[in-house]
Amino acid sequence: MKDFIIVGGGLAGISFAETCILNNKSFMLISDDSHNSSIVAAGLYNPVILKRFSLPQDSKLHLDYMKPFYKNVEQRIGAQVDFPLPIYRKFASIEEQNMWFEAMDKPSLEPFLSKHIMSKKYEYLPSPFNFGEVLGTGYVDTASLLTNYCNYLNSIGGLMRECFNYEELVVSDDHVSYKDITARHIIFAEGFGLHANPYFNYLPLDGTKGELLIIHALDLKLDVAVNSGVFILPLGNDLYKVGATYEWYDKTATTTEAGRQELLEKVSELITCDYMVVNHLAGIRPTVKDRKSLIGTHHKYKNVHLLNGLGTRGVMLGPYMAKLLYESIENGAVIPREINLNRFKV
Ligand SMILES: Cc1cc2nc3c(=O)[nH]c(=O)nc-3n(C[C@H](O)[C@H](O)[C@H](O)COP(=O)(O)OP(=O)(O)OC[C@H]3O[C@@H](n4cnc5c(N)ncnc54)[C@H](O)[C@@H]3O)c2cc1C
Repeated sequence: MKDFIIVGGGLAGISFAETCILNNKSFMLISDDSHNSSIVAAGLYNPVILKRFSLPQDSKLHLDYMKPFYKNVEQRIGAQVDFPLPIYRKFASIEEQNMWFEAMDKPSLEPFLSKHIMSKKYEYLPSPFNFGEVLGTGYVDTASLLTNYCNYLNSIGGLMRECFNYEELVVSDDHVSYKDITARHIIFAEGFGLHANPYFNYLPLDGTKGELLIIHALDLKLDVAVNSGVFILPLGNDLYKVGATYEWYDKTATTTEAGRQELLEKVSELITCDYMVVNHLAGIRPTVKDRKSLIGTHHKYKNVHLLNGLGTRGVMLGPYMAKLLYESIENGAVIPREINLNRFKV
């Protein structure tokens, strides 16, 4: 008998798999390619919400836990996935510069906002009011992470590539079974795919579609990520990710002309050199209306659990939410109410 079956191989599912490995627990991860939010993601991690100059609850905790977590993963899969990189906020006005200094006076934000206004000049990204640098930021190359991690799981016999058929799950008092696998517990981590899950589809996972572009801009020569309504993230070889859109009504993961146009307009406001679009991607972020994660145990079945609702911040939240869920299952630790799925009525 295994300790866990994990359904879903995005950031949530592999965070739980890694948590199992760190705790010497056995598991089988089952995933298909029906949802791709983690692969599409820009992978940026930034403790500060720049739009509001605020710090989401426990942001520092999530960041502090995330860094060694991905370091461990890198050693396991033999590839770098965490790329520390400054994020520069482009100031639109003197007022915004002043807001930066006001935000810096908040003790929680102070460690993350540079005290110095960055006056570095980028020829093709003009910024007359200069930049503010966020500290402790970077990006995780999520596509490389997922590919390499799944290859690793394959090599240890921990991965099944298939669409999980909920009708074949049998839940008993002290174990669950699926086809020829039995396990003490099952963790569902299907991202927006949750809607097909009969155990948890009553939960209000709205989903927010996002699109982004990959552009080639030979002359831009940007060595930091820049945030200015949209972000522009250097990937190397003069390639940049630009994004992202937020769309609340369309729940398809396909790219749209409207999304492309919105991004092109924003890029053209930001950079002045020539560029070429080389790719256009879309996915659905698993967001909840109250912007909190959704983790915990089924109200009726004590061995059926959920790890979802990572929203717009899966890179930072995945590892810590996996740890909280694991500790609740194995050690009876209490999951805080604001992220516990039991805050929603069945
Ligand atoms: C355009 C865009 C940009 C983003 N940028 C960032 C960013 O910069 N930083 C950041 O932190 N986050 C970002 N995000 C958000 C991030 O992608 C999500 O928070 C995160 O990927 C969610 O991970 P997940 O594992 O819950 O879901 P998913 O990545 O969707 O993974 C779910 C997995 O479960 C599988 N699955 C579902 N149903 C089944 C089934 N029945 N059987 C088998 N397998 C199943 C799916 O195929 C998939 O592999 C972005 C998202 C988008 C769309």
